[in-house]
Amino acid sequence: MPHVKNSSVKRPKLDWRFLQRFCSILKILFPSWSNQSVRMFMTLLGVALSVQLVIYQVGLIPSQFYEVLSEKNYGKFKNLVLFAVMLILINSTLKSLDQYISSLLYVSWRKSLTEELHSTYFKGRVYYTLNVLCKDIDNPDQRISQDVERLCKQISTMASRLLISPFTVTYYTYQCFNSFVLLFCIFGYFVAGTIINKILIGPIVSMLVEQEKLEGDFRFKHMQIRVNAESAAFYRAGKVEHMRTDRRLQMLLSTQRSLMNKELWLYIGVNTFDYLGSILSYIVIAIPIFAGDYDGLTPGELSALVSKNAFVCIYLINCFTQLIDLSTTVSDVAGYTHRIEELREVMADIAKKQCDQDQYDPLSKDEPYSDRELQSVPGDTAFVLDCLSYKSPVSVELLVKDLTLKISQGTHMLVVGNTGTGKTSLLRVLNGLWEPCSGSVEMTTCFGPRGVLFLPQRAYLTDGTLREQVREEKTICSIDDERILKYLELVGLSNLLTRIGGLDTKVDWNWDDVLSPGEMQRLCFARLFYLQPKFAVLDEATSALTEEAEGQLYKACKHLGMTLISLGHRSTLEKHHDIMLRLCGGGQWELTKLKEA
Ligand SMILES: Nc1ncnc2c1ncn2[C@@H]1O[C@H](COP(=O)(O)OP(=O)(O)OP(=O)(O)O)[C@@H](O)[C@H]1O
Repeated sequence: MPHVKNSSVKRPKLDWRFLQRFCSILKILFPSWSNQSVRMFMTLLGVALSVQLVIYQVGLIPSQFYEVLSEKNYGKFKNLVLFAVMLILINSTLKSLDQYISSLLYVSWRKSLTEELHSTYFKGRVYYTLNVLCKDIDNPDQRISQDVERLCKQISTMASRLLISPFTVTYYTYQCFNSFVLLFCIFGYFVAGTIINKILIGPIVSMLVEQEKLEGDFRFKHMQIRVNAESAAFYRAGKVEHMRTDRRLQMLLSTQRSLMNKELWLYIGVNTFDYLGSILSYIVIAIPIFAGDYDGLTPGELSALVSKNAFVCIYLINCFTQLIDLSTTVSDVAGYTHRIEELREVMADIAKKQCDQDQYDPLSKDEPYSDRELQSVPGDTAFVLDCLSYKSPVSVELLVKDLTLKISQGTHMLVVGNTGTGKTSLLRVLNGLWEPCSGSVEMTTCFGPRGVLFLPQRAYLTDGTLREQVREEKTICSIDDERILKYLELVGLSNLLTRIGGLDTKVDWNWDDVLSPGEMQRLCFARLFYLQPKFAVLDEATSALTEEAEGQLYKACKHLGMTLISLGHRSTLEKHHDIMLRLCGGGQWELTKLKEA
């Protein structure tokens, strides 16, 4: 979803903040020493070290070939060939194992990180606040799905190289230790490479974050079209949507192009260091030769020695070059780390705020149907409103001012008012989705079957079978089936059951796409009848039905002992209620009796 950019937000960079954020992601990837990821990581370390040992042996083979060939020793030559083939086989097996473990780590990390994000995202009403009210963060869905996937992929690809580098650098440094000049050259080369690449990565990180935001916006546009395909088709909106979607694509592509321009300099840096590295290795080998250190050796011995030294120097330079090569991966990792940690930080803030709120008002907790709630159902009141004032999040004008009211069992209440006067907003405040500006609202019963249940304006259907639309748990029992079938019949949806072929038939469609608005509303009533709360809050829940059907459903609700709090524009609703709350706009309201008690 496109969001307003907060100018006070720090631009993401490769800095101390990144390190802190990366460390907190590492804590999720490796939660404890006994964790599976740690075991896999250690195995990867073992495999990567073994690969290095084998590579060292393979690296020494050319110098041995020089020796046996200059001696013309056929027996030794044959053994050396066999040894070389065996090493190559071991090497290829170990390298494949290395790739395989890296892939397994990627899956395991993705699971841990996504589940961690889900645990806060779905906690209480965090997902609502984040998607509807919070303007600090763009595209949370994309951060959870795509950014996490890419971050884990990038970390897993660089894991083994990064993991092994301290060992290889130490070992090959030790091997090169006989020449101080040589070591100085090699380390100087690495330090210079790191500094230059750090400077080149700087602007890339923030641009990558921006690119991912635009990527999310582009995907959101397509999702919007997918969800509203029918409405758009009725308006013949293809042309205008085409233009708008292309506009988002252009914005994304132009940012991608700028990112690539910046990456070009990084690639130039990385490639220059790659090739400089290979020349540096010859320079480094040439120093002792020109200094006359090897003057006393025969040509055969000299070639063997040069070959051995060359391999050690080249390999040390190669270790450093590989680390510098990781610059492009590091810039990606930094970008994704910032995006994911930003999301975690904002979600943690929202969750903490909601948790404090819920402590103050425990019954507003978003844990439907728990035992605690089923036992702790108090008297016959659902809500107590005391001098309640509220407004919409983006406005300063109060929708309702000083509303004092008690919603009790047996007194059915109708809320009416012009469009935008704050009827649904009242329900948002009652449900704890919005905070009141002043006064208080107390939910004195629980949320769920024995307490209050809300039927929102847009019917809420989830994925899954017909049974799962009516009840949350999947468990099947015959008494349950009878009840579900009875209520489906009561709401007039027996034909839907026949059409689908059973309560548990797996459907591969989206319920919102195939059911008519009336059918969706009826299905929500079937759920309501099944759960049988004491209080049902209905927000234009029968707007897509005939007055006759509306009457039948209201009668059924009352028959099942529910107290109704309804919102609606239809005058036919009045006869089903005892009192009427009219919201008049500008904070004004009036409460009237519809029936004498
Ligand atoms: N998420 C939101 N962010 C900002 N403003 C909002 C949000 N949701 C609703 N509003 C605004 O709050 C005001 C009251 O909205 P509400 O949905 O309560 O109206 P309503 O009385 O239920 O209208 P209707 O009869 O059309 O359903 C409207 O002006 C609306 O634009």
